[in-house]
Amino acid sequence: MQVPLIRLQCGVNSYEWGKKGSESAAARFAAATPSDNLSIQADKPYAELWMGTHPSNPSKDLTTGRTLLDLCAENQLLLSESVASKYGSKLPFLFKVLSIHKALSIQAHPNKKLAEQLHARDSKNYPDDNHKPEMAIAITPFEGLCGFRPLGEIAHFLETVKPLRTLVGESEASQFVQAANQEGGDEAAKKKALQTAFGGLMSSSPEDVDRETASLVKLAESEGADFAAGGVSSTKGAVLAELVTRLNGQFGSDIGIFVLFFLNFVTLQPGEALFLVADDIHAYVSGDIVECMAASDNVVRAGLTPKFKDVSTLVDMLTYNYAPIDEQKMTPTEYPYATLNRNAYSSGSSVMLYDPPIEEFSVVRTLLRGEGAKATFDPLEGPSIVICTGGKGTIAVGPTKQEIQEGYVFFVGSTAELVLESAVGQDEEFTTFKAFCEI
Ligand SMILES: NNC(=O)[C@@H](O)[C@H](O)[C@H](O)COP(=O)(O)O
Ligand SMILES: [Zn+2]
Repeated sequence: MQVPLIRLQCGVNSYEWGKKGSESAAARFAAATPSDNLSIQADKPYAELWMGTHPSNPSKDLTTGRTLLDLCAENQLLLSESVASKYGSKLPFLFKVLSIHKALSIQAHPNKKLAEQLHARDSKNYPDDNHKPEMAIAITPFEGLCGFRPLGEIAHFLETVKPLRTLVGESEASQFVQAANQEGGDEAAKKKALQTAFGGLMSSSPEDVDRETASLVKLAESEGADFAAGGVSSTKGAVLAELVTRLNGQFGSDIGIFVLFFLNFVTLQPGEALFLVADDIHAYVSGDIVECMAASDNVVRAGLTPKFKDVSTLVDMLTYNYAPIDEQKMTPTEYPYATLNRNAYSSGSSVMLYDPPIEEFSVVRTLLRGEGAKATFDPLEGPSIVICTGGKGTIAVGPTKQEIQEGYVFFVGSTAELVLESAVGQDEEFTTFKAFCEI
């Protein structure tokens, strides 16, 4: 039976934080595929390209116009028996390209149990009953807020940033600092102190937030590198001062600006990645990324957004794990199930695997340099989606071979032997990302 290679037409979501017009990679990639309902408008934000079977924006077979969701429902072998029997006749993952101009919301994604409860209670704001662990891989330099800082860093800010301490509350702040500075000590008590301090911040009145935001911005503008007593080793004062003024410029007075002092500020270079488990707090700030997640669109938000906020749910649901950001970054490894040809080896091509500790997805980034560099992938017992984010070449499954270039997206059915070959010049790169599930 011929395994299909299906060119997809994918939808793009215009959230307010997206980059505008053709500055948005999500828009450029969507526009690379013919579509009668997409014309890129220069002043419109294009935030997310969705690739997959999620019913909110299902990808379509470019040739027939049928949704991938329907095709998988009709022929579960596209997914493989094992994947279909566990996850039903849809992809277990949702694959995206995000193009971020303004900060995303301060958010977390509920675990499976909480997702079922939220979906049952409020299916409009929580459209899925599924968890949403997610991985981000930088296409361009990326900035994000991810996970709580080491407690000593938060204590430093509570002692040096008066507007922050005022909003948290004097007793909550001093209890927190005492718990944070305790050598060793009870982990549960530290997490409780963190939750109390964070909850104190998040329960601030709009009037207090307005007043303290104005004071915070004034301090950031006047103190520069000395802001927050020069900051901490992971985030210097000048960086914090710039972020405070940038976020204030984007959102005006907003409690989310103060969350900056509680969360790790991380920068990723192209190819670097981070993984967020369910209930991990985060907010992406800038850059273009490939993102892969379990099939869900559940977001609990608490700041930096015009969308529906559910602050009490967010404060209650968080893990209150805290750690230096390097523990949240993911280190890719060489993918062992692909063979490079001589051209690819000699030009320094690479096939790297990003393999988070969950079953629903992994991602492989293939970077083929120069003319005729080729990667041949062992057949997978599961479905894949491939997107080209740079350069051009060909993609083949068995006897079927098609052109592929920046923005093109393909579905590759189960048990296909996939071959990618570059058609770029000597010093150029042909880059693809492949999300897949194999259980
Ligand atoms: N961390 N990234 C994600 O979770 C994306 O997949 C979500 O779709 C975005 O967070 C949605 O952000 P807003 O709700 O518009 O602020
Ligand atoms: Zn998220």
